Amino acid sequence: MRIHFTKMHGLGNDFMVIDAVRQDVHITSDMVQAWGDRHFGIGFDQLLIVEPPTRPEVSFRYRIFNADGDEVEQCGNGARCFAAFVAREGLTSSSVISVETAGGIIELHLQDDGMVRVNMGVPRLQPTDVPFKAENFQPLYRVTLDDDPEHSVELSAVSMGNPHAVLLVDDVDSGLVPVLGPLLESHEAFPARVNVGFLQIINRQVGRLRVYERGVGETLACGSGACAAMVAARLQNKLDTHATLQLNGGELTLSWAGEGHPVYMTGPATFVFDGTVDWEEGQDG
Ligand SMILES: N[C@H](CCC[C@H](N)C(=O)O)C(=O)O
Repeated sequence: MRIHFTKMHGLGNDFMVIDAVRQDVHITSDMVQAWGDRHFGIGFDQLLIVEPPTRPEVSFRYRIFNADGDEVEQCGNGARCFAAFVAREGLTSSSVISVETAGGIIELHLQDDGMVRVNMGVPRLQPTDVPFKAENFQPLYRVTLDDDPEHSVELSAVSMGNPHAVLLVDDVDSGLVPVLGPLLESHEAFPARVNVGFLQIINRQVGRLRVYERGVGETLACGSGACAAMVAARLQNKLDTHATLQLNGGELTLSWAGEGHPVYMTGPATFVFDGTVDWEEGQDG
């Protein structure tokens, strides 16, 4: 089977995008892991599959697979690339696109300046919705590491459809990310594992963010992570309603009017190349 794909990225968070509207593609975890390998495959953080809608109120369904092969609920940078992809491919003629993901329905707006503005939906803060093991919602939780009460961190737990832990830190380049990222990503307090964001507040309109992603490791940018960080910072009154988050791959602009309101994220989507890949049924990685 020869499959056509497009390589894209959102601020360096990179994707293999497959049109499963006009191609008959059935993705398996083995395919994702084989193609995601940066030496023996194509290489990506996530694989995005564009499918016909399963509900009348949306134009498409879009599925997201982490490089480790697991299907996940949401991908903000990927959503912007999805929108640019379906527009370039002529799969839509509208500049406003509603799409269904496993984490809920989001709405994308292709702007005249080439940026994509995404309504990422209303963040979910109840621990059971993240999911996170806590009795009830708090803006900040204390989580013990290595079962050592002396070794703990404070974090916020936010779902953007996918789970996020957000830590406010004094310096994102202080070496915490490679140490705490893996520890928290698979911490037993997060039954579905978790994306771990490290946010340094520069001022009330600017933050620096690094994200150690569930199933991938640290990426150059994370859109849903930026939304979760915005929510966590606003819950602690550290950022204003509109803010810019600086990630290693570039900047995203975020807006959140508070609980019960959606988070809006605006940023770029970049095409890199088009390609084809062959896969035989029964082939392993
Ligand atoms: N890079 C994506 C996040 C992917 C989330 C995935 N790592 C998960 O397990 O939820 C973004 O821009 O939102």
